Parts: sequence; C-alpha cells; structure tokens
Amino acid sequence: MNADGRTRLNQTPEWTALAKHREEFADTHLRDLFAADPGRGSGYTLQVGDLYVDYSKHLVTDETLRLLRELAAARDVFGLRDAMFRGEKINTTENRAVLHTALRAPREAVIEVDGENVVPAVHAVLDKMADFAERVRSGEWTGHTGRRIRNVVNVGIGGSDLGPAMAYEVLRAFTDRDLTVRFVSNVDGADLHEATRDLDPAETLFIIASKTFTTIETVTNATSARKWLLDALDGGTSRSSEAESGGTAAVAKHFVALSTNAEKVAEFGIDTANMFEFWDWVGGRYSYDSAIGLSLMIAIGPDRFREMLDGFHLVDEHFRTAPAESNVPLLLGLLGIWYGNFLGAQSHAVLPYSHYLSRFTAYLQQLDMESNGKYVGRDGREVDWQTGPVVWGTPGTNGQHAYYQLIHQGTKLIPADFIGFAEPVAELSDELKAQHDLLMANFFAQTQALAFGKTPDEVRAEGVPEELVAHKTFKGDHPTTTILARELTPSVLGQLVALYEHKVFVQGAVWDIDSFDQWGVELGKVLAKRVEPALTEGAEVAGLDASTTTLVAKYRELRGR
Ligand SMILES: O=P(O)(O)OC[C@H]1O[C@](O)(CO)[C@@H](O)[C@@H]1O
Repeated sequence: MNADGRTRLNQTPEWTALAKHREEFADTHLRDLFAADPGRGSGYTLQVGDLYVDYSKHLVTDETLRLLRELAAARDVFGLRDAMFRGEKINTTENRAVLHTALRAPREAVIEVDGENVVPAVHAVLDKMADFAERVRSGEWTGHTGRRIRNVVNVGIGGSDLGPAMAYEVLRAFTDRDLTVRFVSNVDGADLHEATRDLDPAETLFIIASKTFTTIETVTNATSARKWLLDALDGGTSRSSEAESGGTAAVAKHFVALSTNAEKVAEFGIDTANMFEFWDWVGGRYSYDSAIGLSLMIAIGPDRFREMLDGFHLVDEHFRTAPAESNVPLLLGLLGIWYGNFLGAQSHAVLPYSHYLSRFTAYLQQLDMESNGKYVGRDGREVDWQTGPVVWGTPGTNGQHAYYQLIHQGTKLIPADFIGFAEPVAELSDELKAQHDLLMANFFAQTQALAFGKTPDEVRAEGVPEELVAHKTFKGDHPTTTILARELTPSVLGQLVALYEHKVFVQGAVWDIDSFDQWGVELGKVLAKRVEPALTEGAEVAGLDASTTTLVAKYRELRGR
C-alpha cells in the first residue's frame, strides 16, 4: 500500500496481468504478429491533427493494449489529466498548478488557478510579445545608438534555452533570414564568446530568459553580456559597473527579460516594462510556448507563433477528449511502460528524418528525463518499478552511420520513434528537393529492417558464405513508432511537442511520480556554489570528499595557482 492509501502500482491486479501476459508473449516475433493479421499495417494506426501515427511495428497485440489501458484506468490517468486541465495543484511537492495547456488556450477559454481566470493574462503577454516582436522585425525598435536590431541573443538554460533553441532550428525556413538569432546557455565563457564575437553590439538585443532569474549560469552570462555591450557602447565607462548600470538607456534598449521574478529583473537593471511575464504554473521544460518563446516569435513572427500555439492546442484537446482507444499520447505513454516495465528497455530513441529537427531530441531529453527521472513516488516512498527512460537520438541518416549498428544487432532493446515528413521544405532548390525521396526511403527501410530483420535462410539465398551467415543475419523484432506528417510547419511542431508533453504526463501518472518538480538538479547547483571558492581562492571547503579535494588541488596546480 502507498502512504496515501493507494495500492502500490506493482501490486495491482492490472500490473500482475501484464506481467503474466508478457510471459505468454515471450516468443512472439513481430513477423508472427504481421503474419497473423494482414490488416495490421493499416489497423494499428491513429491520426491526430496532421500526425499519422503508425504503431503496427510494436510488440503488442490487441490484448496487450487492452491490458495497458486497464492499467491506465486503474491508476486514474484521465482523472489526473482532468485535474491538470482544471488547474488543480497536481505538482504537489511544489504546491503548484500545472497549466502549460493554458498557454495555448483560445482567448475565450476560462481556466482558473486559485479562483482567477489565467487566460486573459496569457493573451495579454502574447499580445505584448507580438507588439515587441513586430517592432524589432520592422526596425522600429532600435538600439541605443539608433541602429536597427539585427541580432537577437537568447541567454537562458534548461527550459529557458532548449525549447526556443530547438524550435528556432525546426522553423528556420519560416524565419526572417536577415536576423541573426543565437542561444547562449553554457556558463563556459566560450559559449557567449562564440555567440557574440562577430556581432555588432549596437545591433544586438539580449533576451535574458530565466523563470527564477536566479539561475547562476544565466545571471553570470547576462552580466558578462551587459558588460560586453556597455564596454562597446559606453566606451567602458564606469556606467558598466554593477551599481550604475541599472537603468542605463543602453541596457533599456538592448536587454529584455522573460521571467516570473520582477524583483530580480529590476535588480539586474532591466526595466520591468521590458519584462515579459509568465507564471509559476508553467514548468521550465514546458515553457517555450510562453514568454520564453520571445526569441522564436521575433524570428518567425507573431502569426506563425500563433499557428504553433494552435497546433499545441489541437493535441491538448485530443488528449483531453479522445477515448482511450484512440488517444495517441495515452498510447505512446503506455507503449513506453510496456517496454520499460515489462520488457526491460532502459532507453528510448527519437530519430527524426529531418535536418530541421536536429535539436528536437535534446529538447525531449529535458522534457522527459527531468520530468520522469525520479525514484520517489508522489507519496514520498521509493518506487520499486522502473521510471523514465534514457532519451537519446539524432537525425536519422546520420545515426544510421553511427549507432544504428547497436540498435540492429546489439544486445539491448531500444524502442524508437521515427519522425518524417512527406514534403521537403518549400525553399529548397528543385535539386535539393529531389533528395527528399532518398531521405524518406531510408526512413521507411530502417523501420522495416528493424522490425523484420533478415533470416539466416534469406542471407544464404544471397550466396553469403556460411561463416558469415550469422554476422549478416538480423533478428529484427525491434519496435518502432512511425510519425508521418505532410510537412513541417509551425502547427505541426506544436502538435509534436504537445504529443510528447502528454506522453510524459501519462507515464508519470502511471508511475505515481510528480512529473513537474526537479529536485534532482538542486544538489549539483548548491555544491557548485560551495566548491567555487576552493578553485578561485584555495579556500578550505568543509565536507569535500577525498577525491574532489585532490581534483581541486590538481586543477589549481594546472592553473598555476
Ligand atoms: O528558467 P530558470 O529559472 O533560469 O531555470 C532554468 C532551468 O533550470 C532548471 O531548474 C534545472 O535545470 C530547469 O528546470 C529550468 O528549466
């Protein structure tokens, strides 16, 4: 029994039924499943918005799916979903509502937190962002010296970086190509250096993105960016000092903030009139469709940003209303539970066949792993079942020439999502568009090879010498989901991200963990602050272990300190 009186997940009859089903299922190959059901290729598919989702190449039968849905029902996944959409405080360890869905709700929607409708505030910020974005795009907003803004540098980390950075890459073909947009996240000074070395400060706008405005990496980079700017624009006068820089005209024209913390923003010296607000009910990793998306909105324009929000909303509504049998986020979440909890998979690969999605998996890593990488349940007790997988992957064809060997012939079960598009991006030349069929031929061929492999007899029939037959045999039976859309648009991006957000939600709900806190990242932050004086001043730091003490001494020696 959980401390909250609920039956432990792995003691429920639904869990036991799945474990038993798994035993019966042990020797079934994907080849058998397709042989037994000629309609599987079209039958095991769902459509949500523009996304065609093929789950036929999964190690599941109708019975498996029924049992998984029963598990979800027993854990009241839809009950928690409804509580989330209603604005209840389902992030219990932080006592917060979880309302990223309100960020893309239509103007007329009513969603209350503590009795207050939050939708008008969401749209007020979107309107303010749109106004600002248009002024930057049109050249009406100028820098301190009157020059047009040509460079936008977003300074943030984690959820305040990965979302806009990913989406900017995804939607590059929709961006204003005359604007340079860059993202700085790493506290390694090299990041800011490389992002700014060829930029003219007079034409550069810094967007300081931090929910808390206390994140050390972001505040450090923002402080250095301010110095870089003021040194150039003010000729390095004393106005660039911490005390006097607040409120300078140059900062006002070159720095804006995206945050929930007006006090800290003002303390940094940014006029709060140039702050774009969001709220504590938006988790960092769920925030790029909030003010955190300002850099993206400047790049693609407010209309396309709104198209993206509509895409999110479409999938929100699907998740909220579709029955369990056709609910795509529920299905994807449950498939992950089948592999992670019953078939021993430790990781999940996301393999986009689109160059533009090159940062998509990095974004999903935070979304999934910061949400569900937890061993403590909602009731405060340690769970004794597997939770979130390691999420990894890069664009598909590159991966084929790197790590696909292990997926095909290694010893690990790695379920994978293949994401592809029927149309190449419109602005490509005809010659480059012609390459698209080859890209997609790889896309389809890989999931086929992973599922069905190649038997020893098929290898022999090709005349392969006997001593190489085993090496050239592919067992197959590797599960994949195929997600196919006609083209990559802002709306489709919103649909994809919402799909994964809700998939992660489903899994956290079944595993009985709070997917919306992130206590696990706190320890490292605290320790870094403690260790720093040891590096800089050689200060004695209490509580350092023997290994770290030696490493710090070595570091100081190498730096000649
Ligand atoms: O936006 P902030 O407050 O600077 O936080 C950045 C990131 O830091 C974390 O708290 C931890 O990495 C993330 O959850 C968050 O996205």
